[in-house]
Amino acid sequence: MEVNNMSKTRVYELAKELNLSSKDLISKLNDLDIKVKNHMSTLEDEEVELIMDLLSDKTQQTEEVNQQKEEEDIFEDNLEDIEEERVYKKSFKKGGKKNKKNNKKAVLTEEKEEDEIKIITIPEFLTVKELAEKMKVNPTEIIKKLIAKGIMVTVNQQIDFENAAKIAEEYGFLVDKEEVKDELEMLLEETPDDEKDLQPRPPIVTVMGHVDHGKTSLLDAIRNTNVTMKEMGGITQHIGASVVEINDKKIVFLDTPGHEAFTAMRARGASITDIVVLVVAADDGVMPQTVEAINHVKAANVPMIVAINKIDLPTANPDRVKTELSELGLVPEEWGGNTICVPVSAKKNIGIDNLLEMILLVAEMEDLKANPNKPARGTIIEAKLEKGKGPVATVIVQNGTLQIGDAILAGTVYGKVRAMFDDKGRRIKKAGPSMPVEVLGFSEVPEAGDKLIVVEDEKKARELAERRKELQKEMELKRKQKVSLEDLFSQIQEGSVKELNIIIKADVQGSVEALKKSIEDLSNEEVRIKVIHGAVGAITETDVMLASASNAIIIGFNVRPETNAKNLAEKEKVDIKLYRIIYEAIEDIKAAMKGLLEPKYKEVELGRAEVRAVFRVPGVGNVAGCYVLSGKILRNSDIRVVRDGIVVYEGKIASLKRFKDDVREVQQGFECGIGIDRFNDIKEGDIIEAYQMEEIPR
Ligand SMILES: Nc1nc2c(ncn2[C@@H]2O[C@H](COP(=O)(O)OP(=O)(O)OP(=O)(O)O)[C@@H](O)[C@H]2O)c(=O)[nH]1
Repeated sequence: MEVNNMSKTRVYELAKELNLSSKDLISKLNDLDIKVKNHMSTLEDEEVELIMDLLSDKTQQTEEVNQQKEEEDIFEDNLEDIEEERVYKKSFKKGGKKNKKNNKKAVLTEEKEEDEIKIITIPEFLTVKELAEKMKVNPTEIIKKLIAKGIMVTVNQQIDFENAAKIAEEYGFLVDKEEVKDELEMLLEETPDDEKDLQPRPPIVTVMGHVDHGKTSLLDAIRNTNVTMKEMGGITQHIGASVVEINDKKIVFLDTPGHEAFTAMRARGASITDIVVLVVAADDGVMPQTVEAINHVKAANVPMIVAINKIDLPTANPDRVKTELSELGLVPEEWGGNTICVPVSAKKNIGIDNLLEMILLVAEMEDLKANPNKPARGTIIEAKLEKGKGPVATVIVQNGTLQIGDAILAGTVYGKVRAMFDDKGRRIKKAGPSMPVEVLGFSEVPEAGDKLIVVEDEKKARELAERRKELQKEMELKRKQKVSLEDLFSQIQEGSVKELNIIIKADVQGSVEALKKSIEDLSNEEVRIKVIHGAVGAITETDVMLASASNAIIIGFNVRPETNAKNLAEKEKVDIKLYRIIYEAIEDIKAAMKGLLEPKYKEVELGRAEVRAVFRVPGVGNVAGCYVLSGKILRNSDIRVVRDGIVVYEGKIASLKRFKDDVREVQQGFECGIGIDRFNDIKEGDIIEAYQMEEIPR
């Protein structure tokens, strides 16, 4: 899902701009099949443009009708004014200093005087005096207003954007934030290529599938086919990606199979895969990780080809695979759908060429192109420190051509290309679009997922790298929170959330289905709720990565996040909500959509202990011999018992002992005996989580 942060136009605003009543505008919009509820509904930029185009078309037509000419002139002028206004707004957004031209027609100037849209652009910080000048008001008035808000300032002191915006809005201004675009950002923004400069480029392919279905074998078979054909006995050097050639056309395969890597890269904004090959073993069929992979691919909106592998086996049943795929909405082409399925055997080398041809076919349909005649841009897919070589990184060139001697910048690391090697370990001087190359010459080891750009010289590269380091520190401080239930309503209101993506993890499939159905049914005109992935089991790092890449909320039902997943969620600012009752999950989402969710309590984890032995104590029941893994366990804390990521019990501690003594708490690194109130089914390997509910001040 794309989260749209652009400014939104409401129906009544547009109606005002177009000199129409909201009702008229709504009916015109409905004619265009643009569904709007009322005058407060927001419109997409494209929709605004569409209606504007339509109205200006109409204007031209009716212009021919003489008796209406005068009227229409005014209308058209009005549109021109609005267009100017938009250009003006845009130019402001771009940081341009173009002044707004005066309204041409006096008649309109007068008419519009009253409700003219006043726009003001405010930087992150400015002094009261500067704000006053921008609005052409007396600074003391502003100071009074600020004091009323509890902000004591003098005329030469700075206030921040938020406060300045509030004041400006009180004066009836529409506020735009001044975008400070520095050199770095401008460099990062790729100038679009001219169609005539574009040339076809090879597709970049990732192989995914369930464990043991043959991803690695397939990649090996693909590489070997090519090696035997082209350079007998050639040994492929591992650089993270390999290039194969068929019918004189190249295909690039990323060597790390699996959707974890795929989604981790995507969460970092590095979507390099053009096509996914989904491997499904013909003897085993669609398995949980197959489904997971499919959901990851769907969320990324990347075309997919299914390789039905192991067809050499007597137990192979390709039709069953196709049926199972169809049930997931992936109907094979031969059955009238549009999923390409290719039967292969990685082991017996059957169907590999056919698969490669299909990849080329899909690539052709995708019209993959790049401009080889400009400085390179790419993505780091692997990087390490190598003895004798220093930092070494594999880069996939995505546009332009990378050459020896180029000054490069990747994340906070800079350098100069000293040497390059292709996937077969051959020294090369340049690498064009889609090509993977091993690059030597970085100052430090860059991070996988970092974007690489070529800049004018090494000095500039170093400067920019240093500037980035500073920016990164700042960014970390105010890293953007992803969507969360708590602020869902305000995000909907702002128009920044139109589609709420949800990932469901539950203890049993029945709950996944039930939740999915009830949650999706909550969709309304403002937000569409979409469950992008649902599965049984604990919340894993992969789930969090998917949530981060797709701006989704994770809902856990009777399951817990794995420790790593929890840490990652904190880092990635992914909202995880855990429930024990389906109804509560539904009610929470419902309330969140209406802005009625009041987070009254939040859970604070105290500690986690692992059950290492279970003792039967006559008259008492089972007591768990535990080791405190983290934090501490308190005698009076609430606890839950987690088994393989599934919550099996929630309750209280009945007894907490160190050796024979009752204690109030046990710290991390110590052993203890825990008896659980009304729960006897404790097992070795269970995790006891101790927590407290803390009230959140409103
Ligand atoms: N009969 C037969 N066996 C195959 C074929 N492809 C792979 N295998 C076998 O299936 C097993 C798993 O293959 P891998 O290539 O390791 O599968 P993978 O999907 O990469 O597995 P992970 O990396 O563990 O996720 C191995 O024992 C392979 O020899 C095939 O086409 N036919």
